[in-house]
Amino acid sequence: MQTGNETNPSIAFPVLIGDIGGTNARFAILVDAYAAPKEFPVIPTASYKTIDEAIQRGVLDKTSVQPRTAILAIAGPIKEDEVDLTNAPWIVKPRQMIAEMGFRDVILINDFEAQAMATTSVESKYLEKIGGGEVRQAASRVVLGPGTGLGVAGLVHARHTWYPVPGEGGHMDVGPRSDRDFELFPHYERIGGRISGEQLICGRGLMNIYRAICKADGRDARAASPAEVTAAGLDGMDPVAVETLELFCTYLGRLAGDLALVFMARGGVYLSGGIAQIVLPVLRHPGFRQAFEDKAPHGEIMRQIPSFVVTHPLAALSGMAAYARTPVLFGLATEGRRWKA
Ligand SMILES: Nc1ncnc2c1ncn2[C@@H]1O[C@H](COP(=O)(O)OP(=O)(O)OP(=O)(O)O)[C@@H](O)[C@H]1O
Repeated sequence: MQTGNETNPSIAFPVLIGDIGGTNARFAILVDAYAAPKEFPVIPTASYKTIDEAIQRGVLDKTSVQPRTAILAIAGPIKEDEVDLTNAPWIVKPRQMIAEMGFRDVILINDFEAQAMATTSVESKYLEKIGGGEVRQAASRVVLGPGTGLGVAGLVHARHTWYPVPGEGGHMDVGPRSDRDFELFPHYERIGGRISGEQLICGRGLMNIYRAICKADGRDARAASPAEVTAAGLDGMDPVAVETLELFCTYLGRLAGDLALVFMARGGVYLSGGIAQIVLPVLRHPGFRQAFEDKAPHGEIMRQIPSFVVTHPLAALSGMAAYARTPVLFGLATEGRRWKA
């Protein structure tokens, strides 16, 4: 049954935790509250027709541990008993998972709630600081992750509890600021007439910026995929790709700064996901942090807010593991998102 008001958040082990992105799914099993997560190879979502098949073949068939609970972080809103993933062809059916896969308890959360929780649990060696500022403990945080889309969440601290605040912040408008922006913005592909964060700051966004520069400057497009743009930009071989990465990081800094203002994120702004790690050398250039701090009249506040790239390869899983081990530390509302046998 789907549970109503959740009063007992305790979670039965073993727990399967899964981060289901638009392109890749990552899984691990927590045998008990103390053991390190047993991780499984990353599964491209295109390689199995259904998520149940991916879990069965990619995880359960490879272990003798039968998880009693599944906690899955998915991209997109969780409204019904069957949840369509926003950027992938899979449909998550918790009732069917309980009936056919042996789970007693299935909890679905938003993938950026998991990323937000992860900022409290990843070891500091997996956080690379960009620029100045110091983390204020027990202050709000923001996480942004360019991937297939642009995920955003806040993490608010109150009453000794961390409250993840998922939302659609990746769809906020991004406006032009520099002279170069004013040349390029007319060439950016729009959505419903708008240039939102997700039009520029994700895999697809890299291509949008790259093509716009080619159009504005009358150049031929040599790179045909986000991976080609980052490769050609990082090795400096293609000047259009080099500028693309600079602009990508500037726009990311601009939006990250706006979100830091919204949440007054004195606990820090955290960049998660694969693309942030790939473009990390460019994030260290001045563009990202300058755009982040360029928020008159609040430049001084912004200079005090630290920003980090989360370099943990499985950060969302770390956040989910922290939740599974100590759910009371997190004010994660499971009403309508938890199904029990
Ligand atoms: N080397 C690369 N450089 C830049 N972008 C890349 C590279 N490889 C893949 N991408 C792009 O990264 C995106 C996938 O990002 P990621 O691996 O973080 O996936 P995801 O977790 O499935 O995404 P999401 O959680 O946003 O749905 C795709 O748009 C893909 O085109």
